[in-house]
Amino acid sequence: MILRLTQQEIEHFLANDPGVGPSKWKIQDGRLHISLSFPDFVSAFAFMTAVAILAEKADHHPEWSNVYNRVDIGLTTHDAGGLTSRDINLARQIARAYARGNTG
Ligand SMILES: C[C@H](O)[C@H](O)[C@H]1CNC2=NC(N)=NC(=O)C2=N1
Repeated sequence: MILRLTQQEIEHFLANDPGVGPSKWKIQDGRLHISLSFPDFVSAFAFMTAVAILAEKADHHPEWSNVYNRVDIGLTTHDAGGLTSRDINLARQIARAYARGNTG
């Protein structure tokens, strides 16, 4: 059983993480949350496809939604009932996938 992060660990992540492109992670409804914008639907969906592959490899899956060029992502660990290092690891992988999509 994976342990939940402490409040201090969550605050440390929020204060130090560079975020995803111009967007920052926030806490919303107990989840790590971020809203991302893309030039169009195709690039938003390409990003989601890349993240889906990473999430499946990590066996850790986002709660997310897409409307045209926007992707909203919530991260939490269902098995732990809160935030864990798995969420932080996936948040960092999401930032790298976003950077790859935007730099070629
Ligand atoms: C059996 C499987 O390993 C678990 O159900 C995984 C799948 N993906 C998951 N994703 C998330 N976000 N939280 C989990 O606790 C979780 N558990």
